[in-house]
Amino acid sequence: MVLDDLGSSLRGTLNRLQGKTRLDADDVEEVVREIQRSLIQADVEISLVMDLSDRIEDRALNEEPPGGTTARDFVLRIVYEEMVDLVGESTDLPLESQTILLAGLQGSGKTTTAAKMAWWFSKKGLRPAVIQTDTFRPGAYDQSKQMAERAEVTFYGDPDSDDPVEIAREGLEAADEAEVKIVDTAGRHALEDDLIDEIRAIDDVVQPDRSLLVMDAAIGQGAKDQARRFEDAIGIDGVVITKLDGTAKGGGALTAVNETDSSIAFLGTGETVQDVERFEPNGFISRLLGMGDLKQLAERVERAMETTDDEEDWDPEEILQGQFTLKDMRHQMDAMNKMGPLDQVLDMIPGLGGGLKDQLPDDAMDVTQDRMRSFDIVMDSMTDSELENPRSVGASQTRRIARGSGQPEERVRELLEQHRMMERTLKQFQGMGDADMQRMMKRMEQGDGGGGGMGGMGGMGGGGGPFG
Ligand SMILES: Nc1nc2c(ncn2[C@@H]2O[C@H](COP(=O)(O)OP(=O)(O)OP(=O)(O)O)[C@@H](O)[C@H]2O)c(=O)[nH]1
Repeated sequence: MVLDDLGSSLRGTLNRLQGKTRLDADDVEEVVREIQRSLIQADVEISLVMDLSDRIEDRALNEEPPGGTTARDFVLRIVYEEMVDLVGESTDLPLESQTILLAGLQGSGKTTTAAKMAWWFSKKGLRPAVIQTDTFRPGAYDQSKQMAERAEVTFYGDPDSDDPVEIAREGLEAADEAEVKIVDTAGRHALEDDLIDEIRAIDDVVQPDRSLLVMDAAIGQGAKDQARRFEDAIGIDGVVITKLDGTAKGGGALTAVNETDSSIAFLGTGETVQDVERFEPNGFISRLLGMGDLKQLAERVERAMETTDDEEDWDPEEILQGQFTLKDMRHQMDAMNKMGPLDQVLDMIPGLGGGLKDQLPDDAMDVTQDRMRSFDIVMDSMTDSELENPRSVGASQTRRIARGSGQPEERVRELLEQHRMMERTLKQFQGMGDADMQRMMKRMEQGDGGGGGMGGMGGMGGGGGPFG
């Protein structure tokens, strides 16, 4: 994730402030130095870094900390607010009919982004279409068509044409029914005049409501020139940063935002159509600083539940009434899987970002995911009545299930134990009144900026959820 390093290094510095009530100049300098180091490493332009650190320093030394706050919380709050200010608001994209033009260099991720955005708008209840005008790269048409199919959205392209402007014109007509029309364009290896001429001509025909510049997070300082050329040619309203899953950088995109006086619209975090997030400054910076991002997490859970809800045998009502079977547990595991890689999910949980997760060995997440997979295999060898009533599984059934699934008996016992722990955790939730629940959510939201946030997770993680 972008600037990943900042979260952990800053947490180390901040933790040294624990117990202090006032900041001195040395403390502030140390924090500011840490921020500068991380941002420069992440390719953020020096002038932006300097402006930011001046502001943090000035506020930390001159503002009066509100009564009762610790030095650590005070400086964290300032860093948070200034970083949110640095990344800016997200690009305004109302949920209504509109035409969006995507621009960027070859390989930046435009085609993938077009399908991802179409998928995202479709989940918001709008009818999107992808119009593919890339006649430059062989294979762009097929790739785009396949991805649009995966996103289940309308697609228009013409593999036999070599006139992108004409394709755009025809595509807009053909996709007349669609509410959000996303026009993908060709890239080039580098900034070339013919690329700029082509995008200008397409822009003239498409007359987009919004033009987004798609950039690879690893772009670095080259971002500035690129952003300027596209801005001068068609005017850029927002930036999409792609491949954030593969780099700890991403600062170049901030330079582009600054250069085009625009904002960040979406983040790309993987190769499938679902690996997209609407940029949301508060959540993004909270996550960066290890405060977690509850909103993203909630959205992922909601999405995962959507795809799980319509399956048979799954009755959340029954679970709330106290019947939690292995079938329910399997559904929960499926839902977890659909939320994405566990380490990404864990990043969004307040406190876990910097606390527990950093202490886990690198392969801990894989082990957990492997365990979930082996549980799935074990459950395939259980009868319906055993799945409905796991407490009935005794020693002889355990032997049979182990043999049938090719898993050690130990794994069967682990599964049963995991089920018992989850059942116990659910019972705690059932005993919770609304007020308790709200109190717990509040504690999770506050997240305590790092280590202390785990307290709020006690009810969920402590009971032994599928995190293992
Ligand atoms: N890991 C990762 N890969 C991505 C992401 N977005 C795009 N990619 C990959 O990056 C490569 C290039 O993406 P494309 O969408 O084809 O790029 P493009 O800008 O359309 O390229 P041209 O059509 O040639 O201009 C593909 O292999 C994508 O799968 C992302 O967010 N994460």
